[in-house]
Amino acid sequence: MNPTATVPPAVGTSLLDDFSLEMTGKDVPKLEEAHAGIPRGTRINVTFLAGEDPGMRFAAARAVKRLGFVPVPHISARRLPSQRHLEEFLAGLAADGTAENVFVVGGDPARPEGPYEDALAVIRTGLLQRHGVRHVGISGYPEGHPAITEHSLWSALGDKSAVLGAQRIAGDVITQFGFDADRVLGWVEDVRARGVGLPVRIGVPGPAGVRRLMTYATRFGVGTSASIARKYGFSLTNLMGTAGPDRFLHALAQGYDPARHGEVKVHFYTFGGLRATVEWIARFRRGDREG
Ligand SMILES: NC(=O)C1=CN([C@@H]2O[C@H](COP(=O)(O)OP(=O)(O)OC[C@H]3O[C@@H](n4cnc5c(N)ncnc54)[C@H](O)[C@@H]3O)[C@@H](O)[C@H]2O)C=CC1
Ligand SMILES: Nc1nc(=O)c2c([nH]1)NC[C@@H]1CN(c3ccc(C(=O)N[C@@H](CCC(=O)O)C(=O)O)cc3)CN21
Repeated sequence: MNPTATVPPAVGTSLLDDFSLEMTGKDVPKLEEAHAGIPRGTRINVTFLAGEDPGMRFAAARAVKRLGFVPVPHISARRLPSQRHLEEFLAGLAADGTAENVFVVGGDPARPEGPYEDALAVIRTGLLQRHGVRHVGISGYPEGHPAITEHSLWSALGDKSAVLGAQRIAGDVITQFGFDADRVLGWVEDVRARGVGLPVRIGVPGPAGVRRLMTYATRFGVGTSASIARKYGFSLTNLMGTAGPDRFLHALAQGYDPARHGEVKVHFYTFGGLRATVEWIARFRRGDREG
């Protein structure tokens, strides 16, 4: 064996164990195709996209559960027209046995469609526990957010973490996808410095076409400078290519120090490519083991 640093550190053991996935309500047939390749008990988030109705979200969460995984349905505070909608959504999940884990996010609308201004307002209602929620995911933004100040992001994170703690609800932080592993690790250190000890799931895109990655990055205000893109493994001039998070995850593994960063895992945004993501993860882990 060559003991030099040219061999990337194995990501296999800690970082990729217990990875989580994200799908939409429309992805149920894809999950059915891909399920054999996903470890049982994997947490699978069901995104709250505009234009999907509660029925689709319930069905997706049920499918996740039926196939042996842990459904994590999303609740978008600003997209809730009323308290009744929130109650009915939670009651529907509870009736299906899929309410135990949820992810609560503010949501993209510039103005709330109903009574909930942000994720904290939903958490504060107390309705989550009343419907059997025991674990709440909240969002994190290692690269900031185009419409929310750093100050608001940090105080929201601190408040949500404190209120969940007071409610004795477990939680984790799932980050917006990004392309800059060093920036992500620096941000996780800041999270710890601010006294937030929740496990952090680092959001990464599954393998996808460069054009699609760029489109989503632009839409969600994620930075893609040429140098970061190159480090990640895609060229902004080759929009026809495909890029996976190989280099990103190796860089993350290289910089990850449990003593400084606490509990860190990986969350894959599959963007319509559930099966490609699952196959990519299996290949990547095999490659890692075989070194
Ligand atoms: N990370 C993800 O996977 C997803 C993120 N989002 C994003 O979530 C953002 C905020 O959600 P959280 O991080 O849970 O923050 P949050 O709900 O904890 O709110 C933090 C602060 O930002 C403000 N805020 C929330 N949504 C906003 C918006 N759309 N525009 C302007 N200000 C807003 C709130 O009033 C509050 O002061 C949304 O704007 C959206 O971009 C939406 C869906 C998925
Ligand atoms: N600010 C913000 N808002 C979001 O809505 C959001 C984020 N950030 N970060 C990433 C997650 C994941 N998101 C998505 C968005 C699209 C698909 C998706 O599967 N899109 C389909 C097309 C869907 C359609 O037909 O409209 C695709 O095949 O790409 C999945 C996850 C949205 N999410």
